[in-house]
Amino acid sequence: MTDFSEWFHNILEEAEIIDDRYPVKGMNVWQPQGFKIRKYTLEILRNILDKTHEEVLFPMLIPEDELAKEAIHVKGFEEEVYWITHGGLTELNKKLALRPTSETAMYPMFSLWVRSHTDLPMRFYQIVNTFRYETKHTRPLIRVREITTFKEAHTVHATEEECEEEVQNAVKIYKQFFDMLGIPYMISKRPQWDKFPGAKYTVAFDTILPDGKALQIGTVHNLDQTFAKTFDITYETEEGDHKYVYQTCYGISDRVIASIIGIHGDEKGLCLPPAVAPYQVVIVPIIFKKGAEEVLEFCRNIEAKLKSAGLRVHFDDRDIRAGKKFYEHEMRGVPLRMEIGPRDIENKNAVVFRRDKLEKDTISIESDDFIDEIKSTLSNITHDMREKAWGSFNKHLRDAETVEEAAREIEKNMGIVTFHWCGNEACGKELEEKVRVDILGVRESKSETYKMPLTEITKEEIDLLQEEGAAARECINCGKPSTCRTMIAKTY
Ligand SMILES: Nc1ncnc2c1ncn2[C@@H]1O[C@H](COS(=O)(=O)NC(=O)[C@@H](N)CS)[C@@H](O)[C@H]1O
Ligand SMILES: [Mg+2]
Ligand SMILES: [Zn+2]
Repeated sequence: MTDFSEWFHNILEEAEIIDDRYPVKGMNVWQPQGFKIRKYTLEILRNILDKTHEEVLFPMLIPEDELAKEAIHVKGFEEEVYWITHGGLTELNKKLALRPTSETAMYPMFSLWVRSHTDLPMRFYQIVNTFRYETKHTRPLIRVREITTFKEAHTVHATEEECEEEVQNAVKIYKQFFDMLGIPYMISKRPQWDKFPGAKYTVAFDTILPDGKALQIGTVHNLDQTFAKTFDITYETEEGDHKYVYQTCYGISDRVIASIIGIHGDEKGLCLPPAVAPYQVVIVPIIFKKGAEEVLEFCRNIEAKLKSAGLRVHFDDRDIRAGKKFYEHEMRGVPLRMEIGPRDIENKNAVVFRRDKLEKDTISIESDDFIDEIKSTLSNITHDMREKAWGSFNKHLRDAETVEEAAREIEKNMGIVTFHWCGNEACGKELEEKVRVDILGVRESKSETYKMPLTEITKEEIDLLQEEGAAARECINCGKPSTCRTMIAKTY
């Protein structure tokens, strides 16, 4: 783990997650193991979103004139858009863009769909591939040119208040999603110069990878009425007049999988949260010449019981050394391993190995109670992995009282440094220059700093308010009164 980037690339290959030998830069192949982790991750996301959203699917190609309608938006993406110019040998009379994100694909249709206030609110999402001609150094899952797992939600509201409320609902959805994956995060409002093109403001989730660099893993944008005016999305009020709608959109990508791999992984390889593990339990028989058949038979029985209890179980009966199986399943991050040999059958026990703590324990398999024991061990693993990840995350967070201290902290330990700032763009840009890192944003949440995330989120928790008492402090760069606490970090 000393060289995280090398570790990350190696494990993607060794655990057969992604094959990055595909002959287009920034575009990679999901291999079966990786595809399963992605599938289970998306299952969790859909279960949350489907409570309040409708899943849809829009065309990938966007006519040039639609993309160009929203000037700030298209300006923000003009260097990243891939273009289609031909259909076979025929030159198209209108260039088509490969969607970099789908506002300009969806909103001309929303203009047709939204008629009356009774149609609102609308909440849609789609999980598609999007294309961005990233010019910075591409990296599998982290910075790709085909974003294969792009979940984009787009919501439509009658009032500004409801739109603000939706931003907080989206923050809550992302907190629940990342909490279930044990991924720690910092929530902040991006500075105006780093918000989504066309948005009024952007709230971002950043996590920190083992090398101390921050990774933006999700964003929520309040689009206000900008796109409504550009695409003429209006609704008839009860009184019969017409008003523009208010909108939000919020997205996450393959970076979620990168975070699961990078944050929970260790020297032995992957360490997967049970919720996304292709196999949650692997059974390894300890075979000797004598009684081999009996052991295999017994293991098959255990496998069947765990499977019928709804667990993803794999019985590894290959004729190779147990040690080799141990190495392989630990490298693939299987959360729990059961070892069963002749003596265990006699004593009606099984050895259980937890991948996250690398510890062995013995459980009785005398009665079927062992099934609940396995299930509760898996949920303990989920909890403990999340707690461990938050522990490392908190170590990467530090406060700084001066610019020098901020620069020194970043140089020495990377991570995220928070400090008081005046909020002025020129001062912020000067500060970024001085410490040569990006200003991530203004930490808005009033909640206690990064304590264990509550799965049940209180109102205060998502109540994005300016930090109280900041005005009593001075900006560490220009000395003017501080309006907020902000953060800097070396980012991906
Ligand atoms: N090149 C990329 N590779 C992987 N993930 C990316 C890439 N570019 C952006 N992302 C991820 O995608 C998320 C959403 O992208 S975005 O531009 O911020 N927002 C949107 O596109 C909005 N339409 C929200 S749906 C980002 O927060 C980031 O986590
Ligand atoms: Mg970008
Ligand atoms: Zn300042």
